[in-house]
Amino acid sequence: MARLLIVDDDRVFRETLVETVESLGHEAVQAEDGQQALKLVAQNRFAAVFLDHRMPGMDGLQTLTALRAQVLRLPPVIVLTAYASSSNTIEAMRLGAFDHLTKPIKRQELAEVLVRALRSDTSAGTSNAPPASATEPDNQDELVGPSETMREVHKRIGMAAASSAPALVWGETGSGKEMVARALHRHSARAQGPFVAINCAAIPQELLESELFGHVRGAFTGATLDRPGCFRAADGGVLLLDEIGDMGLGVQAKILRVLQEQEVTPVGASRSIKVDVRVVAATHRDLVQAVQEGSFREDLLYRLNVLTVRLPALRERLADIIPLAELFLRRAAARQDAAAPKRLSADAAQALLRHPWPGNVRELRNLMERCQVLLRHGLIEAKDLGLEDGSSSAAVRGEPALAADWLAGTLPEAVERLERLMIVQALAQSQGNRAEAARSLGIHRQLLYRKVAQYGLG
Ligand SMILES: Nc1ncnc2c1ncn2[C@@H]1O[C@H](COP(=O)(O)OP(=O)(O)OP(=O)(O)O)[C@@H](O)[C@H]1O
Repeated sequence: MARLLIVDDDRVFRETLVETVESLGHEAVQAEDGQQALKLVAQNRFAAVFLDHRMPGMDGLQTLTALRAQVLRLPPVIVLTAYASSSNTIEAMRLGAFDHLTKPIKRQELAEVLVRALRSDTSAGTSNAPPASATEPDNQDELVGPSETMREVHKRIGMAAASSAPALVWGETGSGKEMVARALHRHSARAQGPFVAINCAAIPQELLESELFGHVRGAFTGATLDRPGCFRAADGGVLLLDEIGDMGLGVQAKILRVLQEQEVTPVGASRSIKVDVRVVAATHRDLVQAVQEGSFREDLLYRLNVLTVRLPALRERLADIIPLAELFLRRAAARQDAAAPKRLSADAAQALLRHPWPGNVRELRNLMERCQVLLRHGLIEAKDLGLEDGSSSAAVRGEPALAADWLAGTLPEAVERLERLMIVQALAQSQGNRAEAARSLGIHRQLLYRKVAQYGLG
């Protein structure tokens, strides 16, 4: 039998929880607010604490911070909330919560978390509370996703945010890796420092080194000025090395050195410069396989693999699809100045749930934006999406309806229309794989990246 503390301002919920805990053979002590919890924890030893997130006065996270400051060996704290968001989950985990659960809590769920908490030897870490993060994220940055898998991602971000070790975010194209890296930055002690992102696949390898480490004037033809490079631009903050799996072996060796020594040598310089950067690497490639194939350094993988966040593909988190679709419709409507967001009919929602989303959240965002802007009616039907047979309506594909529309305007405008359409189709055929799309279009991948950005398809 273990002695547990239950902190919640809602008497009915508290007493129900006490009953369940007692029926599982444990003893429960109650507190109705954070202050009372602090007193009880100072005077008693508890095996675990259940802490409500939303309470008047000191809320759950403030209570958790105060508990950590007050108690040297804090028992596992399980934060409970009726309103889970990515930011409150990440914050709770960052502050050292053992777990973060959503109300109502089933008996089975409670029994499981208790077994894990009582078995854990963490005593919730040390008395050194990590510094509070600078700001609450604004809505644009909110990692939306009520699915259980996404909630696990929020928890991992929270745990990884408390450290300064390199982190590796793995997920398919468009699944939200950059958003995760931004969340790691925003919720960390480096939130006040810069966040710099570089896409290693979009830059020719011969230029990548100077982009990353900078160069001195005269280092090579065209280097007319000193350039600091991304590592120095990210000093005191976070550097996202996106698509690190596409980085050449030569640059990989140099990245490894920076991670080991925390210093960079600009191209053409004789001396190195100290930097304080947390590196977050992201990739859609299987780096273990890349190591086996000899295209990725094993020692770099070990170095980056300290904290890994695996971001599941959108088709693996069905519960996120409709909330994300509605979010993107609302955002697109807000950009249209007060236009009402379009609504999804039941069959459109079904079609969204059935689609495999090879381009993940980005593909969903693009489709919803096009629906919001291009459809003339307020209710989106499945046929407007054209996901089942790949034949979305011309309006949603962004194609002019009539030949006259294709030929309208100047020659450069008409060429742009055609170029955009060919890129959209190549990306759809390659299921979002840009290297393959570039090949089928007969252009360099870097040019495709530029065009994708130019036409807002990224
Ligand atoms: N959970 C989420 N909540 C809200 N928006 C999201 C979420 N995940 C992704 N997005 C949106 O989807 C788009 C793609 O996300 P992001 O750029 O982070 O993906 P990525 O995995 O880094 O892509 P790439 O593989 O091309 O580098 C962005 O517009 C981002 O705002």
